[in-house]
Amino acid sequence: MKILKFGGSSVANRENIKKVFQIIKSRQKEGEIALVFSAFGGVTEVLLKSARLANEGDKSYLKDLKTLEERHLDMVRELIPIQLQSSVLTYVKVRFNELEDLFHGIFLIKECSPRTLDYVGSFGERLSAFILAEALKVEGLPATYLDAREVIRTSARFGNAKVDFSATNDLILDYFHTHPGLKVITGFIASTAKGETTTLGRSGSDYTAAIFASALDADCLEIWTDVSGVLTSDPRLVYTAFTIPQLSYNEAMELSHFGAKVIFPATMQPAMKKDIPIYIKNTFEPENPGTLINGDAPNGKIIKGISSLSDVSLLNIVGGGLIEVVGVSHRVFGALADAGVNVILISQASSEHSICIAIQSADVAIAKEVIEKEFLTEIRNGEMDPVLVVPDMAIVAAVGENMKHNPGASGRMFQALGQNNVNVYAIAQGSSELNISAVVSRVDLQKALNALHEAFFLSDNKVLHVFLVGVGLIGKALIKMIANQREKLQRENLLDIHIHGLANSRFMSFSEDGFDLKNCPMPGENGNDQAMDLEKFTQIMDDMNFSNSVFVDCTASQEVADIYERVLEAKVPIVTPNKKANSGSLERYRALKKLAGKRGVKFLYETNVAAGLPVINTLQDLMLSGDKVVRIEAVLSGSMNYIFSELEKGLPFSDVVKVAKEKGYTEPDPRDDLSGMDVARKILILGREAEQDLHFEDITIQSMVPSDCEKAGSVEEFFEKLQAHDGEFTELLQEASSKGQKLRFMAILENGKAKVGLGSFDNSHPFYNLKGSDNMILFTTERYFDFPMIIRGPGAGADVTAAGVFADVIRLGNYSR
Ligand SMILES: NC(=O)C1=CN([C@@H]2O[C@H](COP(=O)(O)OP(=O)(O)OC[C@H]3O[C@@H](n4cnc5c(N)ncnc54)[C@H](OP(=O)(O)O)[C@@H]3O)[C@@H](O)[C@H]2O)C=CC1
Ligand SMILES: N[C@@H](CC=O)C(=O)O
Repeated sequence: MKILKFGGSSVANRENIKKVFQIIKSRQKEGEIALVFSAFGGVTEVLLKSARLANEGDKSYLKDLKTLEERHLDMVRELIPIQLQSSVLTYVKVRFNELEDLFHGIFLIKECSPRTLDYVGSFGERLSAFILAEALKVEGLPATYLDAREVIRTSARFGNAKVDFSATNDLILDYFHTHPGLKVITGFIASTAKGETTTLGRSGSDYTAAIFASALDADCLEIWTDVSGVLTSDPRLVYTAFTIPQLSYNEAMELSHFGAKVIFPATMQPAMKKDIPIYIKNTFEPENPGTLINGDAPNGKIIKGISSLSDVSLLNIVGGGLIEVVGVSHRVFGALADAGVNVILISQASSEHSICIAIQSADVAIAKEVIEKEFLTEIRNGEMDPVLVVPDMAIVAAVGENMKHNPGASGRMFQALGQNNVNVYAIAQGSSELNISAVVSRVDLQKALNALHEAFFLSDNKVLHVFLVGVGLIGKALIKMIANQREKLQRENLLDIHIHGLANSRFMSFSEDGFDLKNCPMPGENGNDQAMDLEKFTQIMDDMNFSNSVFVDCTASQEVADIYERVLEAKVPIVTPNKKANSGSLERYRALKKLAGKRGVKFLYETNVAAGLPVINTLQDLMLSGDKVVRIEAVLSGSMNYIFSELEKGLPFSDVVKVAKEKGYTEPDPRDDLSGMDVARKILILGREAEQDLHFEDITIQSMVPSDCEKAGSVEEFFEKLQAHDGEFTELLQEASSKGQKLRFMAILENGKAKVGLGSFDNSHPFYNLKGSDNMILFTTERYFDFPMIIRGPGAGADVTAAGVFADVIRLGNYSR
């Protein structure tokens, strides 16, 4: 025997009911079944609301009743052929006449007791099960309507009656022995021994099904609903939540207590006592296996699900007078119990100095009042503080039997929360080790759930949420690269990258779901984009509150570099090709690294030097492994190398600089390159990475910018003025050529001092053969002393630079996995 229970949404309309009938037919072929139905979706709510209206003397209940009646009559007309409708229509009309009389009575005497409400509530299931039984007969199934009030005996605790299992089991068995055929049973309702109608409380129809399953020793209980089983987390908050294939009864109870609404713990008890498997299935996706709940807790994932409660407040009861005083907890919880306040979570430090309690926010005022009244004397004497309320909290709970005797679950949980800057206000874990709960701020709830979900279920998968400032040459190339590589990264690296924020110097735009990167609108291209405001940009990034946010700075702006501290403080890692932060004061360079370390987030800037070439990482590896840099000799400017190599072809200097800009090799203002400033920044950064106390003043720079060009207001004006100096650069070239040498703009760092400027090299030097935008870095170190380590390759340009930035972003995705 299998018991199948269908919830209100499964029988909300004709289309859904047709799906239900198909499921019933296929199950019937497999063996004996019995069916339990809820009221048609939404009916019970309307009935109870109408009763309330009548009680308040509001006659609009009549309209609601009429609408309900029409809905039921329509259902009969839709499910049953006209020639068989008459008796069923009569049944429905008689029930609604009874309801009308009942409501009129409530209206007249303005009294609606729990007992009356139970009677009112019983009509929903009585109507649905009766109509569905008749409709099943039409489908050729031998259905018998069973009003569960005939067989489920309860106490007279109206609204949430207590089942008398001994009487109920006998009545059910007796009924089933004497009534063959397919039973179609009303969910939710029962009766006292005196025949008064009662109801079974929240999720009462599930309970009815479990009561029948238990009495009949059913092979299994199937709960058919509108979701595919119990999910790993709330899918409205965690988009990657998925169905849990199997749960133990205990795990299901813990998960449902903390928010998984699919099944209510009390309803499981009768089935659980007899070890009857419960399947949670989706009426609208019957082929989905759903979730099996039974007595097993198979090995596998350390936790099964992450649940949450969102409307919670904390009460902190603090005071020296609490220490080693027997009975404090008794008084606190006694006062709360007397006031009917349900305590969700308790945490007390072993110092006994404070007790922390989580309760529903709606209960805060009364809870504070009764505790302060209970401890009035202690508060007056200063032995205890007034109760401190922390509002707007939420609880996240990791649930799973495999945590038992299995170290590491709490470590992983709190590491994931900490890494994502989620502050934990209180913690509770029972010795059953089935549930670890943490109280967090409500604004952090979604981030916390996603961080935990990722840490426990998707530790191989990672989603990065990027906020990109600077969508010029490099920023645009980066977006294109991410768009092109996204599927491969998802498939092969289990990494998904979304961009949620974009900005240039004028506009910023945001997308909660992530921009469509294949057709990504630039800031300012959408009518509703906001004016760029850096402070607001970071605020919105904070407010979106994603786990794994990343700030990418693809500008050359000092202003943007100046907000890195704020970003790192918020535990958001930074990836940037912008050299401004690292080439500022030595103190700031060090402070940023320290801050990143302190906040446990990465600050990655491989592209600060030589674009995508692996220069910074290599140098960091050398230093970490204990090497010492003796000398760095390098061509560090792609644009300058391009300019001086192209000059060899006899082209005018100003034209070559223009092409270097067009090719994306120069800085936004090419004077940054020609003046040696860009190279100076790079050698400064290399020196600092080599652990030298290098300041900007330690660098001697030879500028290639003629003094009149320096003063030019705009880049265009600069180019106009530069033409007049083409001859000077041709002469420099000729002089070097006459000695068989080539001009290279280079930097040398040695003995704590650096020099940047033009040099000429013959063919015995590795710089001689550099071409185009090539960079070359020679590291002479204690280990690479006789023959320096050489890194060479294109050191400027949109693609190589964006690829370097992209590699840093991917690196972030690979950390902590
Ligand atoms: N080009 C290359 O080969 C390499 C470049 N880099 C570095 O990459 C960075 C970007 O270079 P590139 O893409 O060529 O520069 P672009 O000039 O092409 O783009 C700069 C972007 O930054 C935006 N921007 C400037 N100031 C601000 C601000 N205050 N707030 C918000 N956005 C701002 C600009 O907006 P708007 O358009 O509105 O001005 C533009 O979108 C630079 O730091 C550069 O040094 C590093 C290695 C190699
Ligand atoms: N303008 C730079 C590119 C970025 O650092 C160069 O020419 O190398």
